[in-house]
Order: sequence, then structure tokens, then C-alpha cells
Amino acid sequence: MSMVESAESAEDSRRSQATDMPVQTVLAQASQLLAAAGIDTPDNDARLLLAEACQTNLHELDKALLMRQTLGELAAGSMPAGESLVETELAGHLAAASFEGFIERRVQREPLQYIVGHTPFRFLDLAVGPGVFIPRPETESVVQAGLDWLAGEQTTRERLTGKRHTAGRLEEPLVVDLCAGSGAIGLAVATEVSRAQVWAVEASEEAAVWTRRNYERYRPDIEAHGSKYHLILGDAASAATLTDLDGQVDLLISNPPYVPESQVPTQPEVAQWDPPQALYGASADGTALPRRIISRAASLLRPGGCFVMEHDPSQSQTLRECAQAVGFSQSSTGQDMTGRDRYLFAIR
Ligand SMILES: C[S@@+](CC[C@H](N)C(=O)[O-])C[C@H]1O[C@@H](n2cnc3c(N)ncnc32)[C@H](O)[C@@H]1O
Repeated sequence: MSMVESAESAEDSRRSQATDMPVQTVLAQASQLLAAAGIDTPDNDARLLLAEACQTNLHELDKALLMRQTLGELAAGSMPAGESLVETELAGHLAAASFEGFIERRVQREPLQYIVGHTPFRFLDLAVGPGVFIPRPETESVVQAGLDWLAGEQTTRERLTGKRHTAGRLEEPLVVDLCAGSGAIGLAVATEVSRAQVWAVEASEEAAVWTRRNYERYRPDIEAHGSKYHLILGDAASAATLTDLDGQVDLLISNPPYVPESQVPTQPEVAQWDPPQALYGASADGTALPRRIISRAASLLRPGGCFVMEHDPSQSQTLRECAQAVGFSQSSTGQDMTGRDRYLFAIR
């Protein structure tokens, strides 16, 4: 037997052993490795990665723990007819190999979402990977603030006219997402609002690969809502981008890069894996790019249109003042779920 063959068969026999191990033991071993790598949530990460490796969900994983199943049994259970011993062995072997690879990557502090290749955002499950910013839960509330405003406007117009959505263009609200990344904001709007006309702008071609992939996945949903989604590759803050929409946009939502350059993140998942062009706001206090986005928003929005932009908790007052200076009639700050100042809300 050659050295390569003997190394392969050693690996095979280790995976066969893992196949016969109780799920609880497999999880405990992985969790120990993740904790030693400095991960704050080792148990949670091990569970999510194991569920993904077995192509199942956390509910089935909990059931397997309760029933004291082996890794092979859990993995075979997710196959259409995982009954026979051979199938159990094969499914367990494949799952053990995937899980081992996932844990090795996570020990290198690669974000969990890149490893599994997707992440939830509102009602969406978005594809993500190296090159694109992973959507964060705080942005879900930023989108909600914009959608609440839109629903309120539509209801007010209905009350005034006595007809459902007869409010001129609000029947087909024109919505812009500046700095689109994976497409999280614009795709959420296009799949949650009927007949929305969404324009999204992204500067990075590498990120836009993911925006397009997510758009293709949700295209049927978008069409079912009678909505439209368009992606433009360019500088979101430039007056040359979306010029034709100047003065017409109803709602503009943005999550631009805003991390202060004076506060470089230390967490490896962010510092080593998030694309730098998605993070930094181009000045020590991180407001240089957000200020340019505010100016562009002032030109794009129609009078009475709404602007919602995520920011760092340290930037609320500066950005409210900037909005007032470029002609917004009202501006306020919204908080995230932890009560920290998180977004600018302004009316043109
Ligand atoms: C913080 S990420 C937000 C992505 C997405 N909107 C989300 O909430 O998950 C910022 C995005 O803006 C893009 N970006 C940076 N500068 C830009 C610019 N001048 N014009 C357009 N996009 C830009 C980055 O490539 C990145 O995808």
C-alpha cells in the first residue's frame, strides 16, 4: 500500500468511527475545538454546522440528541430513504467529511455564514460567501422603519382618496437601495411590497456576483408581487448614478460602509473576512461616505420622500445635522434592538 493510500484509509477509518459516534459526542468534540479557537458561541456554531453537514435542521438535530442517535443515523434520516445499514454508513461518512471541513474552516475564524453559504435576512435566505458583506440583524430593523413609513403613507392616501392605493406613484412605489451588497435591503422590499420598483446600486463587482445570484433566486417571488428589481454597478454617491430618478424616489434605504477608520475591528471574522470596502466610512469618524450618501439621497428623493440610513451609534448627531444642512425637512434617529442609536430617519 502506498503512503497516500494508507493516509486515505486512515482518514476513511476515522470517518467510519465518527459515523458510529453518538451525535452528542461529535458535538462535544467539535465544540471543544471551537472554544479553543476563541469562538464565543462554540456550542451554537457546532450545532448549526452539524445540521448543515447532515443536510438537516436544528429541530431534527435536537430529536437525534434526545433519541441518542449516531451521526450516521442523523445523516441518513435526512435522506429520502435512509433505511439500510449501507445508506446509514454512506450518509454518515459524507456528513463526517463535510463536518470535519466545516470545523477546520471555523477554527480559522471564517464566518459561519460563509461556511454554510447562506444567511437569513427578514423573510429571505441569502447566498453569501467571500467578497460580499454578511447582512446583519440590525439592518432588518432599518428596513422595517422604511416599510412602516411606506405603509403609513399608502394608508393615509387611501383614507384621503377613499380608494385602495390610488395615490399616483405610491401604487408602484419607487424605492432605492444604495450600497446593495448581497441585495438584502432591496430584495426584502421587492418581495414584501406589492408592485415596488426597486433600484439597487453596488460598487464592487465581486459583491454584485452575489446580488445577482440572490436576485435570480428570488425573481419568481418578486414577479409574483408585481415588483421589479434592477441592479446598477457604480458609485452610489455619485450624481451620475441613477440621474434619471432625481426628484422622484419615494423611499431610499441604505446601509453604507460607516465603520470609523479610527476603530478598526479586532474580531477576526470581521477584520480578516469582511470585504474592507464594505466596512470603512472613508474618514476617522466614518462619516465621509455616509455624508455623500445623504447628499445623493437629498437629490434622488421627491419632496416628502423618506430616507433611512444605518450608521454607527457614535454618528447620530453628526448625520442628523448633515441631513438638515442638505435640505431634509425632518430628521431623527432610530434605535436598534439593543437600544443603541442605529439609523438616520429623514423626510425630504
Ligand atoms: C455595509 S455593506 C452593506 C451591504 C447590504 N446593503 C447589507 O445591508 O447587507 C456596504 C456595501 O456598499 C458597497 N460600497 C462601498 N462603497 C460604495 C459606493 N461608493 N457605491 C456603491 N456601493 C459601495 C460595498 O461593496 C458593500 O457591498
